[in-house]
Amino acid sequence: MVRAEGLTKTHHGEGAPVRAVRGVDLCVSRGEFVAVTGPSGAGKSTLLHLLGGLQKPDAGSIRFDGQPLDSYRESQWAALRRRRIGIVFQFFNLVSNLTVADNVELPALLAGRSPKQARADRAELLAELGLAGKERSMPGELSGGEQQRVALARALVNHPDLLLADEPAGSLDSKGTREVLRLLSRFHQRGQTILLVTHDARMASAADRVISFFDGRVVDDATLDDDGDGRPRRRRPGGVADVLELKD
Ligand SMILES: Nc1ncnc2c1ncn2[C@@H]1O[C@H](COP(=O)(O)OP(=O)(O)OP(=O)(O)O)[C@@H](O)[C@H]1O
Repeated sequence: MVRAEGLTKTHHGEGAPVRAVRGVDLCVSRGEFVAVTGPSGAGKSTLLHLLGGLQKPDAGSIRFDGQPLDSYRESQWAALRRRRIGIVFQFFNLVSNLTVADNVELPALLAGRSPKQARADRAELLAELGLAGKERSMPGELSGGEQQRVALARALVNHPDLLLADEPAGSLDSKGTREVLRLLSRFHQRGQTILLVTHDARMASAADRVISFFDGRVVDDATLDDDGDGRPRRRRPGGVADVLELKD
């Protein structure tokens, strides 16, 4: 469904430029649950932002169902992103002066769906996520775990092809973490394609494929084997030891 080739991104901030993503090739198939894991600063969030169209790569290409993203006009790409990609962030990023219901309905309305349809999908998702009765609450009145469930409902309201999750339990306690994991697994079992960025091994182990990222590169890519021996099947050999040998 998503194919990235030679993805490269350098950040130009206050100090020296940071080469956050260095020539990454990556393919995510429909229905996969992929975790991207690695140490802080490895470039995981930058990769997710590139795949979600929140940042533009300096080089390389991303195809969505075979169509290169740079072939879309900006407005077409924004519309595609709204309909087909849902994103959840570590700090929820809810609109603080909108109710829970409005936060969830907003992306549906922006995607051109009718208010009736937006309301129906919002009601179904909030019920599914255990938030029925919280529709009129403001985000600040909810616990962190509840806010993340609202953010999940908002990301899923347009039935996206791809759900991107950037450290979705990063600011939650262990109960909230378990809850997010359970929900991601449940949506995956129903066919949702998920790419999860996390440095938490417990979160990563919920995925059926784990990509290890180090210093802007993929150093390992392992899928849970389906031949029943329980051992991971590696798509590429590797490990951090290998990448230490790599030259810039
Ligand atoms: N907007 C930015 N401007 C400058 N440098 C940035 C910017 N965003 C990220 N970086 C730098 O790029 C590198 C990769 O950052 P990124 O957030 O992608 O890593 P990460 O693996 O997600 O880390 P973490 O797990 O700590 O969130 C880091 O060195 C970071 O400081």
